[in-house]
Amino acid sequence: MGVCSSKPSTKPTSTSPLSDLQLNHHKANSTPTEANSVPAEDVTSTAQTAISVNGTGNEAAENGKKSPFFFFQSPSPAHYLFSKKSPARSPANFNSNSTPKRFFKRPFPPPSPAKHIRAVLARRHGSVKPNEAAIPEGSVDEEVTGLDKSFGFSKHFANKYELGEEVGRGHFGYTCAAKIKKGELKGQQVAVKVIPKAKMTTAIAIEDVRREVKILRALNGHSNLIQFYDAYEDRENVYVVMELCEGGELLDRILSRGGKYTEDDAKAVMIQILNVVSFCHLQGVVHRDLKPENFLFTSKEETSQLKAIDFGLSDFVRPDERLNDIVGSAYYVAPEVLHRSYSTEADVWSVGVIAYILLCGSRPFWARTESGIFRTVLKADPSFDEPPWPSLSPEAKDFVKRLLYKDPRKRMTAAQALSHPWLRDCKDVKVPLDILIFKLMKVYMRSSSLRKAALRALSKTLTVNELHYMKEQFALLEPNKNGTISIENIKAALMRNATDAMKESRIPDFLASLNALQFRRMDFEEFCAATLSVHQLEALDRWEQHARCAYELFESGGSRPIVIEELASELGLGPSVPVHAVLQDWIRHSDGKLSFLGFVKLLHGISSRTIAKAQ
Ligand SMILES: Nc1ncnc2c1ncn2[C@@H]1O[C@H](COP(=O)(O)OP(=O)(O)OP(=O)(O)O)[C@@H](O)[C@H]1O
Ligand SMILES: [Ca+2]
Ligand SMILES: [Ca+2]
Repeated sequence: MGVCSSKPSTKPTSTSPLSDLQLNHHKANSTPTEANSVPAEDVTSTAQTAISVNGTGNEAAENGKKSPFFFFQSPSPAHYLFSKKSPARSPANFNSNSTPKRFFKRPFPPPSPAKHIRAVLARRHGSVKPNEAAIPEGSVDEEVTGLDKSFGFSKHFANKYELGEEVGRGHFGYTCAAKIKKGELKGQQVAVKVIPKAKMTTAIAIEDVRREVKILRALNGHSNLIQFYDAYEDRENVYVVMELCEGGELLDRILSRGGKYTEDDAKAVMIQILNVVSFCHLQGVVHRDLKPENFLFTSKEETSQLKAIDFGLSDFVRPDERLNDIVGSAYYVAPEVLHRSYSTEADVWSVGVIAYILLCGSRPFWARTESGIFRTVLKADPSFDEPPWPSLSPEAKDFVKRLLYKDPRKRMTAAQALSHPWLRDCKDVKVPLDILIFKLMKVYMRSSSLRKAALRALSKTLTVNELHYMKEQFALLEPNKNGTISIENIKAALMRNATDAMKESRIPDFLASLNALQFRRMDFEEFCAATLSVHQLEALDRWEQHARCAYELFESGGSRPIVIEELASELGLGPSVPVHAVLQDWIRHSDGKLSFLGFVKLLHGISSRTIAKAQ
């Protein structure tokens, strides 16, 4: 293993243990004296989870859904709350099929609908309990002072649509089927998410709805993203009209399969998820609530297309920006979100959690309480030792591991995931442009010539797999006949993929930071040096080999003695930096040339952390 590799450990972990989930599943029958009974707080939360997967065994049978392992099938996590047919499950009305204090051998613990992190709810509703990371702006008091709940949407919803039956429900709204009343499309079915204004009790909650509609409107047109038609409002509600998906949630399909997907079936799902996630990221939109409940199938067919929904927690993010509000659903939340400094990589983590569940049927990070889940997300490595992992392909494991690296800089991007050996040869894969390329290029353009030389040496050690991704990205920029690209190629490629969202996320401003490329072109060799991610390579087992080999190439390419002051000025260190303390290890004392350590540090570039460490 390389010096800096972050290979996940193989110790048993917090993967949802079967017994825990069985307890979870049967807790309504369990007594507090059971060996693994849970604390009061947890009983509430797990009970909610159990009742959320609504209905009784009989209902599932009535619905004609076959499930060998579960008697719950839910079109909507909280449907039970409102459905007249399905009373909430409680000890009193809990299905009598279940056997108290007995564990069934089930291959798959239900992932169950994920609840939002409590801080999200606090943020929306302004109810802040101690130790919840809520954002206090927009308190309930504002209701008294009067919140502006007008959105500027059309007021004629009732003229155009006839609401039908409810098809799903979430925390913030309910979704109904509806029919277009008149015009060319008369009779066409649509879905309408109804968001009651009464639930918008804070300025943030209102802003979230505004942004949800804005993002849906801006991103419209991707084949794996729910098609948005229009938004309306009246005194009571906001109505978001969109295409109707009749195939149910991905969560329901996972449950009805009893957990595991074959690798091929999982690939088909992952490709569609990654398509839409990479598209959002290129547009500068981070979804922040990716989970199987938020992907719907358009029809009941096995091969039906998958659509991302629910942009209620989504936001625009500039390429250089870090977000800091804790939002999402606990099982799917990335460690850096909990550390309050994140960007689009956080979505990729959630996709990794979904991939893990699809392939093995268990949640990678599981505990009975929210804080317990957070702890495992931050500290534990998911297990790849238990069945079925040993029988899955090494590519599948590597794929999931690389989506679940705790360090977001080491994690694959969604576009890279589509170029991963596990997926790249599938017939429907079309790798999209990766915004990471431009972020890395920007840093490269601002680097010293010494660092550029080091990166060039490292790029010569790239393997076929890594080069595959770079070749695809380079080709997407449409190099000229000489095999070079210019800033114009980059602009044109981005424009080809642009939606209105790019304006909000300031992608055009970001392009200006690449203006050093204005008067020259870049060939593939330099492109590799410019766009390789040192952090990602560092995560590989063979990193040390890469680095050693690159160092040799660097030395043989004419490394020369260098004095500390010169190095400091190359790195752009200001006079306030104690350069001798910071850089002394970077230079080999025998001949004054860059040491291996210095070389590796140079690859990373100088950061305030490097300086702080040396002081
Ligand atoms: N276009 C659609 N077609 C069919 N069903 C839909 C559609 N949009 C939403 N639903 C159903 O309604 C449910 C709730 O929708 P959505 O997730 O957008 O609401 P929410 O209130 O934001 O939920 P959450 O509590 O997850 O934040 C979905 O899980 C799904 O079952
Ligand atoms: Ca949802
Ligand atoms: Ca939502």
